[in-house]
Amino acid sequence: MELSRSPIIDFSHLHSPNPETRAKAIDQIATACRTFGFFNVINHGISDETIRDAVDANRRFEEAPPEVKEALKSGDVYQPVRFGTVLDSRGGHGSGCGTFVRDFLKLYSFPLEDWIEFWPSYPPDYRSKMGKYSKETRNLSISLLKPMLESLHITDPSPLLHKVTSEGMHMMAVNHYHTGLQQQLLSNSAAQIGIPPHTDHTLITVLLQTSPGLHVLDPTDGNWKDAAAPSEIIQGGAQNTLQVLVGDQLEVLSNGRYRGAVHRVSQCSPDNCSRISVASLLSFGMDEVVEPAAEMDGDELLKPFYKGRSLRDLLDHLASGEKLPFIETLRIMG
Ligand SMILES: O=C(O)CCC(=O)C(=O)O
Ligand SMILES: [Fe+2]
Repeated sequence: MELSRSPIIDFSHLHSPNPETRAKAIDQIATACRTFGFFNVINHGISDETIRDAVDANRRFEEAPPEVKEALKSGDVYQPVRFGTVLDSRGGHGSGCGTFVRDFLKLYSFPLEDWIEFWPSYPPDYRSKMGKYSKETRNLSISLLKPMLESLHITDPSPLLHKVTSEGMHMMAVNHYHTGLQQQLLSNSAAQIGIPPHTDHTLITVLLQTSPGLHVLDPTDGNWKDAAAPSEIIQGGAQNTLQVLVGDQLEVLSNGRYRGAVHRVSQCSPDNCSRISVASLLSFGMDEVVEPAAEMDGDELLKPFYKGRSLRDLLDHLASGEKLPFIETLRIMG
C-alpha cells in the first residue's frame, strides 16, 4: 500500500518569530486539511518519555485483574468511562466492510479532576501517566486548532475557541488490537481485527500509534493509503510523531472546506501483536449545536451544507443502532 502524501508539520514553526515561517506552516496545514483531512506533526513538545509512559500504562492495563476490567465494562454509549471488546460493523464510507474487532477504553478527561477517579485503577500509575498525556495532548490540540481556524479565515474565531477551551469535550480513546479475547472471537467468526472505515466525531483528533496499521482514504484518487508515522519507532514501541485528523465537527464548522478524514485499521497481521493506539479527541461541549461558521474567507455564509447538531445528538444516533455514519445524516444535498 502506498504511503499517504499528507505533510509533516513542524509544530515549532507555528510559534516562529519569523512571520513567513509561521505563515508557511499554516498554509501547509490548510492545504492538508482541504486535501486529505490529515497531517503528521513533529516537534510538538510532548516528550518521548510522556508518550512512552502512556503506551506503557496501556500495555500493562491489558494484564489488569479481570475484576478491574469487569467493573469498567459497558455497552452504554452514554457512559463517560468504559471498556469493552467491540464487534464493530459500522457501515458507510463506501466500505462494504464486514465486522471488525478490537478492545477499547473510553475516558472522559476534561476537566481531568472530575473524571480521573473513574479511570482504571490498574496499573497503579495508570491515572498519573495517562493523566499527564491527556493534559498535554489537550493543550496540543487547542494549540493546533487555533491556526486551523485562522487558516479558515473565520471572522472572529475567539468565541469559538473560548467555547472549546472552557466547556469543550476532551476524551481519550485507547484501542487495543490482538488481545487474547479477540483471537478467541476471531476463531469463531468472520470478523477481522481492526476498526472499520469511519470519521471521528471531533473537531480534531490527535493520534498516537505504536505500530503501523492506520489507513486513510485519499480523496484525490479514492485509494487507501498507509498513514504510518513517518519517524522511526523509538525505544519502547512508541513513536514521537503524532497524527492529526480533521473530525466531523470541523468539517461542519468549515462548511465542508476541511474534510473529515475517513480512516480505518485493518490487515494487522497476527504477528503484529498487540498494537495500541491512543486517540485524543477534542470537540465542542456536549450540548453545543455545531453549525457552519457565519463568515469565512471574508464571505458571509450563503448556503450551509450541514445541519446543526450536538455531540449529544451523535450519542443518540449511536444508541439508536443506526448504521449510517452520523456525518451523512448532517449533509444537506443540492
Ligand atoms: O487505531 C488507530 O490507529 C485508529 C483508532 C481510531 O480511529 C479511533 O479510535 O477513532
Ligand atoms: Fe478514528
